[in-house]
Amino acid sequence: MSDDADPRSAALGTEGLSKHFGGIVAVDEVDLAVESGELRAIIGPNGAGKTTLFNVVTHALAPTSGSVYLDGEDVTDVPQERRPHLGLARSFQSNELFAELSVLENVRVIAQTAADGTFSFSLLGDGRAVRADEARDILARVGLSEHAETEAKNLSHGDQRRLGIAMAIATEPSVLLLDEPTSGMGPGESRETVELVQSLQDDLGLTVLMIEHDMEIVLSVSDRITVLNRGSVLATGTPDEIQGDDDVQDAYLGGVREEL
Ligand SMILES: Nc1ncnc2c1ncn2[C@@H]1O[C@H](COP(=O)(O)OP(=O)(O)OP(=O)(O)O)[C@@H](O)[C@H]1O
Repeated sequence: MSDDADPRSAALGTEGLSKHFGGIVAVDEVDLAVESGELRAIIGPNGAGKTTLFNVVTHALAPTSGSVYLDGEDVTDVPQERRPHLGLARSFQSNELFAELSVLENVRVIAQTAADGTFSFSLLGDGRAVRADEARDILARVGLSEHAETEAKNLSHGDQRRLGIAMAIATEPSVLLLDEPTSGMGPGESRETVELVQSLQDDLGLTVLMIEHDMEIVLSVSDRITVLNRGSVLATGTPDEIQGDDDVQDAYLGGVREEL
């Protein structure tokens, strides 16, 4: 089982994408073809290369070899800071939030920075009205309106994750990368976050690539799932296909069941 589509014409494609750390092959010749509007989960055991794959797709790390395509354009060598202008965004991590700024300001600053291409301190102080309505709309979409004036550092863990997604949305992406969006959340908060991701996919037509460990979530929300093992793609398919795949059962799902 593999991607049928051509990476070069997919919403997000990779071809022969590899990342080596000295002798460690963290990502090994990965081909992906994520179609427009698809929600694709990336799963695999610890150390399978999921985070490194994200890092080379966003160019947080330069790949050792291979190519990355966005809507048919080869963006392999486009630096990370230019990726938002191509329509690729990754949710901001808690340590990337402006801790002392309000939730609204965090989103507003990113929206304006994405529109202008550069960050300016004039956005604070007198520039506060700039893009405030847009930021409020985004906060309503992610369910953070009531915390608009709260400093980011005072948000709960789950709300900080939500703010990280809101900031990614503020760059108006067509492809959104989410790295374990429900990690550290209880069942109720996880469910809300999954519903948020689905609504972003449906309402904004986003293509979503999501690393997620919770198999119940993965099987219920994904259009397709790619299983990584030791840096390589073991299988790609629908949730039903992946559950029925013997290689996946042996390498991954079986292991998970034994652990439980
Ligand atoms: N900066 C680095 N330097 C050296 N080795 C690294 C580096 N980053 C990752 N690795 C190695 O690359 C391999 C893949 O790691 P990666 O973190 O991408 O896996 P993962 O699937 O995201 O794991 P997890 O589910 O535990 O987060 C591992 O063997 C890891 O030790």
